[in-house]
Amino acid sequence: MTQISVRNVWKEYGEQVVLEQINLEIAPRSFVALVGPSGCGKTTFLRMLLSQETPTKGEILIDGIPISPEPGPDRGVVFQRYSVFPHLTVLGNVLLGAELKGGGVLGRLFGTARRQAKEEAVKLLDAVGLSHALEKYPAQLSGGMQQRLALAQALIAKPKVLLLDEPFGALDPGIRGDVHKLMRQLWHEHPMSVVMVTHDLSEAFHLATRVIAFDRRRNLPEERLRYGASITNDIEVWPRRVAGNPDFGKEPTLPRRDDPAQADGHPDRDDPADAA
Ligand SMILES: Nc1ncnc2c1ncn2[C@@H]1O[C@H](COP(=O)(O)OP(=O)(O)OP(=O)(O)O)[C@@H](O)[C@H]1O
Repeated sequence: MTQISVRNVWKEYGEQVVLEQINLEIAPRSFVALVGPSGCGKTTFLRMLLSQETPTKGEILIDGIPISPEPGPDRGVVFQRYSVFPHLTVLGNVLLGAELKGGGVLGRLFGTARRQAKEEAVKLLDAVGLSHALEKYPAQLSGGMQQRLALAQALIAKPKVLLLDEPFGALDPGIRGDVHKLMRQLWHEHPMSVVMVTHDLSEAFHLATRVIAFDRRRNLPEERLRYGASITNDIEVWPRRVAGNPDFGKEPTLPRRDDPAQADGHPDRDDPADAA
């Protein structure tokens, strides 16, 4: 079964071929990590999945339907930085995520719909460990807390596909372990697929069900404009990870180190994968 189909996709900017002949079938509830050298087109590929860029050739389908030419609520996104709005509170940011999904005039929600969205936002913020920071502004949060907020903001729209562009790349290693754990939990609990760009191979294998490498098969200086990157490796991670594992999340929750209000400095000991 396929959720995302990428069919013979090429991307060129003027004379430069960035990606060529990309063919990919992604099953529902996958967690795909995209890796590859700098400049090989990983972000460009993600931006095409988001409809921020259009393929020069080929097509991309979700659930058998060509993706809409505009970014839609079926696809959420979190970037390395600046995914949240600095002038809105934590709660305001997540509510905006609900409003952007589309309710009423100019996306504003009113009455019962707003009350429900607020309840949902509070629940989601609790799930990502920010329930005590609802009225704070992003500048008052640590980097890890901001990324957890960005995840909550993306998830409130219930995307079918969550796109992540180096979401944890700017975090300190210890905090990154905490956020990895949260990310796995969110993937298990929310009925979505995840496509994540990362520079970090160990992060890719730590989180994903499948690791896909992009690279240029022809990379002589005189070939760099005319030949783009394509898929050079496609690895199913073993042991197989299956989304929705009912046992996941039953382990005790430890304080999060990126949150000054909760930190106690102890490393995560409840998840052997995080010790790696
Ligand atoms: N809007 C654009 N106009 C022209 N060229 C672009 C544009 N966006 C990206 N490129 C070019 O496409 C190539 C791939 O860029 P991209 O950012 O997708 O690579 P990447 O693999 O994500 O790199 P990194 O790992 O360093 O983030 C680069 O040569 C870049 O200069």
